[in-house]
Amino acid sequence: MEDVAERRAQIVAEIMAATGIDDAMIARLVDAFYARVREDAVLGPVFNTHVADWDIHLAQMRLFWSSVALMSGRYHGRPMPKHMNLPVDARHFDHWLRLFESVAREVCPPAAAEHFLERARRIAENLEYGVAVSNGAELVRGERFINPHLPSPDADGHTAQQLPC
Ligand code: HEM
Repeated sequence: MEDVAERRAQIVAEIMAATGIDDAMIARLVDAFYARVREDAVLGPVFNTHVADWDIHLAQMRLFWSSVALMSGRYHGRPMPKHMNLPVDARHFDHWLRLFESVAREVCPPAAAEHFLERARRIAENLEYGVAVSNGAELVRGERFINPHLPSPDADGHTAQQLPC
């Protein structure tokens, strides 16, 4: 048991040394990102309708990013069910990723920003797939999920990027 904890601590320390990511950077990123999300015309209404307590959400998101970015094992939630019934599709996920990239590049040094972005893109792809399945869509590999029942969320005319096969 101690071996597992020691090994985990070693992995966390290695990632911290390679990327410069630590708890303080994760907190700055999470707080800055969700401050932008709450004011965002596309994402703000979705989050403000579904997040009952922002302090709890931010605390969970810091633990989530600690687990994802540092492999710390500190997050024990299940993100997929929380997204499956949200009124979102590929356009919202692309918008989320553009906002996350812009904040990550503002708040983090380049190696850390890349580390977060690589993981965010992979998780967003999985969440989008889960949302598609829960809406009864059958996607072929690389296909994005567009929900025809949702109004186009972007006033700036962005369309969803096709994923590489
Ligand atoms: C279309 C984009 C997204 C929207 C609109 C969205 C919205 C939300 C909302 C409203 C919640 C709270 C749900 C609740 O507490 O019942 C939530 C939770 C969560 N989101 Fe997202 N999300 C999006 C994308 C992402 C992405 C790309 C990630 C990860 C990279 C992510 C990670 C999480 C996690 C981990 C939770 C659960 C936190 C917990 O355990 O309480 N979300 N999201």
